[in-house]
Amino acid sequence: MSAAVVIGTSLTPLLFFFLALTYVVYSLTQRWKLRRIIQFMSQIPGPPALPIIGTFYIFLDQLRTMDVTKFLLDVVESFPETSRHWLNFTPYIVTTDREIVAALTSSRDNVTKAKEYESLRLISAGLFSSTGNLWRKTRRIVNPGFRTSVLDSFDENFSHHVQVFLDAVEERVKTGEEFNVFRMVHSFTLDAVIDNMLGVRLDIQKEKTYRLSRCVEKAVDMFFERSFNPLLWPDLVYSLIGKKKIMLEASAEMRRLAEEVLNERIAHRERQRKENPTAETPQYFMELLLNGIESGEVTKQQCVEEIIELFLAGSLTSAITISWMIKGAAMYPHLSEKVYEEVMSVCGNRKITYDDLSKLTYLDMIVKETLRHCTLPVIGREITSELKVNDKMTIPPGINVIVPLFGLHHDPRYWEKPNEFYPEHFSPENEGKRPKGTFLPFSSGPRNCIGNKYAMRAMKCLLANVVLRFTVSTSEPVPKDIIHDLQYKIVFLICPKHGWNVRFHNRVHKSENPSSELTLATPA
Ligand code: HEM
Repeated sequence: MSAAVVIGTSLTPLLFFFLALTYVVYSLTQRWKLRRIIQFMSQIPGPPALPIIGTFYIFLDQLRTMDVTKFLLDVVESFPETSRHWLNFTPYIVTTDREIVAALTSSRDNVTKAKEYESLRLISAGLFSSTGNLWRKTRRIVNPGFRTSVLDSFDENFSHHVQVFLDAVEERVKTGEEFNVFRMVHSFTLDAVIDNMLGVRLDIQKEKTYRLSRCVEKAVDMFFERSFNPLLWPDLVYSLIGKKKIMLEASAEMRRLAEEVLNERIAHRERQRKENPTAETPQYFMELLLNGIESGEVTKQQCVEEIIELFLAGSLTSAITISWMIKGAAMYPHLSEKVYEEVMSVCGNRKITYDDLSKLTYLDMIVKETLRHCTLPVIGREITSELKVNDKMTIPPGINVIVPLFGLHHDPRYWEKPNEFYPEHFSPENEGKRPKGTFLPFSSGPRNCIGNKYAMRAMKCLLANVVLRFTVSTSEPVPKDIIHDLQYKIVFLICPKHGWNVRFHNRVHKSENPSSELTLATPA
């Protein structure tokens, strides 16, 4: 036996002993530092925690197979209302307790997102993932851009982009093929959000290459894959397996476009000032950010981050919800007929107006029931200052609180038919009976979705127009139980793994034909 082997063999136990000792010392120090948290966590039920992987071994099978469906079902069916978890020495509470959720979402002090959001910063560091004073300042600056008066000024833009969408569907009717409608819908929501919020009409729907849509989806898909898999959290691992490079490539495309749009808007503002120095600046998203740049409150770099985040948060979410609804129209034709009847009774043979949208109450029920199912799976906050829930519970700083919206939205205590598509959940009578805080598709409180009203308008506007012009069918089987019979993935919201395959047909109208221009217009 060589000397090196002898030394190596005798060193191995020594090395092992040294590593074990280091872990014991580290572990004791952490336990001492976290003693208050450990004491608090010990009062909450949860699986036993092992060294290093903590309680995450219960998810290992789902992580290995990336079985999102099973993960979501576990949250709904196997967890108690509030459970505690550890990943090494990072503490988590997973809860759908309405009192905790209300205290958390309404807290003005606890606005820091949970650690899982950190990897989003590889793509962009805007409003969605930012925290502290930067978040407060940006939210204050852009808030006026989401007021009703500003949203009212988007009608002409919506009219244009809805019409382009309807024309594209018409093309598909001619071919008679069944196809995944998502890319077309996503290009619509991208076009609309870029035009309305950034003031640039790109008309990417007409390009048919769907490049931007693919980049946005890829980046967000990878962010969620990483968030749900702690094995991918260490930066070194993420780089070594090549995923970081792919994610950065996807975000580079968005960054390039964001910079182009920003420079174009700055130049446009300068030109306008020369031509008409007294003209008032409109209060939409981009203009508010440009004001921020001029006053020194926002840097150009920050502005780019906000634009990228708008591509992500402002387009994918609505696109996924609309795609679900179009697929729903195919799976439940009797429901889409009710929407059609309603739109006809409110608008008849004329263009749909903003005023009309608020009268489409059955469509509103359909949109909400869709949002109940295809929700953002979880929201999470890191507790940074004590959170008083009630006289018995105060959550200490340092804990990550995760709220599985999917669990809340499928809790049989609040939903008569939790696993079915049942718009009656949102009838005025049922809405009145349900306790507050059980339906949070846009979250709630100071960090709620800033684009919620915009999203509702965009989604209803497109849906009402589609239902008036077309009927939809699918060759895929209709699931009886939505959460057990479908395979899911997560791309911001919960999506079916195999997309939204549908076939469009021109609608045969029962009475008069609506005009071919059934898009949004300002009331006369
Ligand atoms: C169906 C459509 C949408 C859904 C379901 C949705 C859902 C949500 C949810 C649940 C949050 C809170 C996330 C959290 O706390 O972690 C959020 C935040 C946000 N959403 Fe939306 N969203 C939608 C559409 C939009 C649109 C159209 C825009 C922009 C035009 C937008 C922009 C944002 C932004 C910027 C935030 C971060 C707000 C902040 O932290 O201050 N969203 N969204």
